[in-house]
Amino acid sequence: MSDDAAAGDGGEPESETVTDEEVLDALFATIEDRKQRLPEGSYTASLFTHEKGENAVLEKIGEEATEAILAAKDDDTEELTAEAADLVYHLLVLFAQKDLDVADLQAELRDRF
Ligand SMILES: N=c1c2ncn([C@@H]3O[C@H](COP(=O)(O)OP(=O)(O)OP(=O)(O)O)[C@@H](O)[C@H]3O)c2ncn1[C@@H]1O[C@H](COP(=O)(O)O)[C@@H](O)[C@H]1O
Repeated sequence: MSDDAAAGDGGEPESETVTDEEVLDALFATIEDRKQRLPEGSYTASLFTHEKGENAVLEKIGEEATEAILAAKDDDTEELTAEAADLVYHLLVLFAQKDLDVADLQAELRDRF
């Protein structure tokens, strides 16, 4: 978590108070904050302003998915977990770009139960 996020100055939750159960919502709130404020030095903000447009995040999703597959093939569970986290983060940035919400994903998954 960056200093910006840890300071909680953009209205997003503070990292030390976020539980495992809350982390997806907290991460998405941080992504929405970066989308609105576009703070300098924010990687997330750079994805919203990238010269490649939405291709920047789409390319990252492809890369992270490939890296997760390669980690799985190597039976490297630590690397697989890290790459899966990168993938989920970039998917949530894409959701924010498309004006979707993490609640849309949760509802879709719940409907399949
Ligand atoms: N969860 C993430 C997260 N996961 C991955 N990444 C970034 O995604 C990029 C992944 O790129 P790669 O794996 O290809 O690694 P790399 O070597 O940096 O590659 P390049 O970016 O140079 O292509 C890295 O720059 C990571 O820092 C993330 N960046 C931010 N977050 C969350 O977003 C919050 C806000 O971050 P900022 O927007 O930077 O303030 C953070 O506090 C985190 O909670």
